[in-house]
Amino acid sequence: MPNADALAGAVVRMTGVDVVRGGNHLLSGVDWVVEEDHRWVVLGPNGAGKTTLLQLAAAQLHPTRGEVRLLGETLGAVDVFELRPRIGLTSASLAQRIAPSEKTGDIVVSAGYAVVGRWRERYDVHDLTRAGLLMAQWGVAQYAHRPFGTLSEGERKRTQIARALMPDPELLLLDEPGAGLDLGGREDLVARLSDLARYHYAPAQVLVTHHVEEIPPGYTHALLLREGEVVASGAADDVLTAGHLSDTFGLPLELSRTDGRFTARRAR
Ligand SMILES: Nc1ncnc2c1ncn2[C@@H]1O[C@H](COP(=O)(O)OP(=O)(O)OP(=O)(O)O)[C@@H](O)[C@H]1O
Repeated sequence: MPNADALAGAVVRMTGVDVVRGGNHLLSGVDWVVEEDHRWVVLGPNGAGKTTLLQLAAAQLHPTRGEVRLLGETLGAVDVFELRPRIGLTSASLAQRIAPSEKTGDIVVSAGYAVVGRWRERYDVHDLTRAGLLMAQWGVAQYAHRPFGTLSEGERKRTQIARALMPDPELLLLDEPGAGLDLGGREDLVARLSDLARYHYAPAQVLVTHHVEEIPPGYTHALLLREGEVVASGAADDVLTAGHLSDTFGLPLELSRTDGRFTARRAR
């Protein structure tokens, strides 16, 4: 029978969460609810705790204190190996684990089998069709037979997202997908992520970034982190202000918004 969180549509529910490592508070007192139609951006300076927060949401890490509920299950009381296939994650550290010689198409189609790039004797037609569609959607279909290591940074990022979407996850976590992209690559990615954000049947999404320029139009919520603490959290329109961003990054900032896109610079 579905439990209360599943019925209420809460995909992530964190209550009073601390993560402490070696005496350092990586996260302190985090309360956060992501519902299935939410698209969150998590912003903060280097070392703020963004990746730590995403690792909790990916069931890769347990809190030191507090409660983390994912897809209606409580971390610590659920087999994380059952939970993880329901959560899509992309990050630089995951990308580093992909062998450069693996074929791009194999990397995407093998996601449903929780292996990277291993070519099984047979994938069913449904898997191959879905992988082909996702690769077309993310602009990498033409590289299906190319080794991953020969792709540009932008093509690799888009391949990773197609792979993360392959098992039809209920939650998609994107850790700095715009890092290392040139202007064209960033703009292409932001446009595709904006389309995904607006697609009604897409999973709940959480995107970590350092830069307001990378926030895709259509993202509904924002969480600002500084030194492991939440500076502001809630509807994007309320949270993404010059004042909150100045507090988060520790310098006076001006923020402007045009057609749903943000730019920030130091206040004069
Ligand atoms: N195992 C650990 N033991 C002690 N400190 C740690 C550990 N792992 C991470 N940290 C520290 O916790 C802080 C938060 O790290 P985290 O990677 O979550 O930040 P971040 O906001 O993602 O940073 P960045 O933007 O630079 O990627 C950093 O200061 C980091 O050095």
